[in-house]
Amino acid sequence: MDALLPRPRAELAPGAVHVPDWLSFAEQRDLVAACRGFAGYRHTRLPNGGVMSVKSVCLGWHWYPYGYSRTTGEGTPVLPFPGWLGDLGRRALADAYGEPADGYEPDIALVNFYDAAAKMGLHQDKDERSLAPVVSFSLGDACVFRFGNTETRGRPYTDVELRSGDVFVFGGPSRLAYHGVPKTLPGTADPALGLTGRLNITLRVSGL
Ligand SMILES: O=C(O)CCC(=O)C(=O)O
Ligand SMILES: [Fe+2]
Repeated sequence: MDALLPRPRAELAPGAVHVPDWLSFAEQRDLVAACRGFAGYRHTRLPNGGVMSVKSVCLGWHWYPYGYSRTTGEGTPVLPFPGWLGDLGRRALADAYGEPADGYEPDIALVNFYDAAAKMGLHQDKDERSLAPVVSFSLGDACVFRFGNTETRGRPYTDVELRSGDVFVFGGPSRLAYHGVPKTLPGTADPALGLTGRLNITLRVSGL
């Protein structure tokens, strides 16, 4: 069973680090429960007329294509960014980079829910004014995560499988790399997690 083999930490590009199995199962369960408690998951409408297939909710600042606001699309206040999530982000960043991350103060979380059909096209996370690293947590179904280059949506890119409990950090020279989720792998989540589909949480620093 390859699911039981340890997967090594991998630096895909300078500043882009995959830390497999970083969250304990209990932490994964707690995060899933926290995500269940966030109200307001919506499909985001894009200016080009498209609608994103993921359902998202934001903490701290509301992301809209292409900027951040203090109110949601419905005009209601944005859910607060919880202190414990910042602590988790600092721990994850310190482990990914192997150096203290005490100064890392994320104030945005984007929580994305992927059903079996959802995906995310290649994009840059560039609506933040800060170039501090993005810290990503994956829960539930595994996915193919495509991590590319800072110049184009095309090659070269690397596909990595992100599984429940994995952390992925991109900062430094990789902070503005194109990335996306071509597909999830439905049915791969541990049933004991109680999540059908995939959740991804990205922490960011707004610089706002
Ligand atoms: O779901 C993922 O792993 C990536 C999500 C992402 O790129 C984003 O929310 O900007
Ligand atoms: Fe992104």
